[in-house]
Amino acid sequence: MSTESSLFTKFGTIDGFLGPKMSARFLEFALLQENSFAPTRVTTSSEESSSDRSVRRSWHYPGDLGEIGREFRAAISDNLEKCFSLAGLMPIADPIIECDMAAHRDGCFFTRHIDTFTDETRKFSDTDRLLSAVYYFYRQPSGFSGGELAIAPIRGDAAPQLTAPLHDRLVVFPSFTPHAVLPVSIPGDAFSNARFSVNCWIRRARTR
Ligand SMILES: O=C(O)CCC(=O)C(=O)O
Ligand SMILES: [Fe+2]
Repeated sequence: MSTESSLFTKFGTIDGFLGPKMSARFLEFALLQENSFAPTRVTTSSEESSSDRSVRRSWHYPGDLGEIGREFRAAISDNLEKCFSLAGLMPIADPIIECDMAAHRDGCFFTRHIDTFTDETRKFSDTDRLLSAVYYFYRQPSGFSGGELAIAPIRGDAAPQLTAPLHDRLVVFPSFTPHAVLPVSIPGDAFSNARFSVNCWIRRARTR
């Protein structure tokens, strides 16, 4: 048994991140695009894109988020210093903001992982992920249960710290923080009851 105390990275939330009007537009967009959502794939050491359903089960919107994507990136840019500070990281110059819209439906989950590319997966990208930000939105009242973000310690064996995926909440953490999405339960599995999110990564271009 470890005698060392566990150590967590800093992480934090911003509630009411986009406000009622913009969060309603995100929900409207997601519901209109139901037929475009596709199973999410993961990057492994051997493949840039693979689908291992024991690691991750979720859906994502593969298209361009267009105007709402621009508005989301603008909201992140406006809050960048705060986001870096909540995650205990130094802000960087010239951040690149990557966004992906996801839907967690009945039975979806994501096992413990880090978002940072490792030595084995860095070869697939010429930028590095530093800060992870996840924005949650869904129909009120919530039609799902579970789906908490579980942040694990970077040292020690303490139980993960859970963040509820509340509507219009942004959660930020360093991309090297181990984290998981706990299983989502949606009786009847209506798409309109999904736990929607925009996954966002602040990336830095690599100089070496
Ligand atoms: O949906 C979440 O709460 C986190 C998703 C996640 O960890 C990821 O997409 O890398
Ligand atoms: Fe992640």
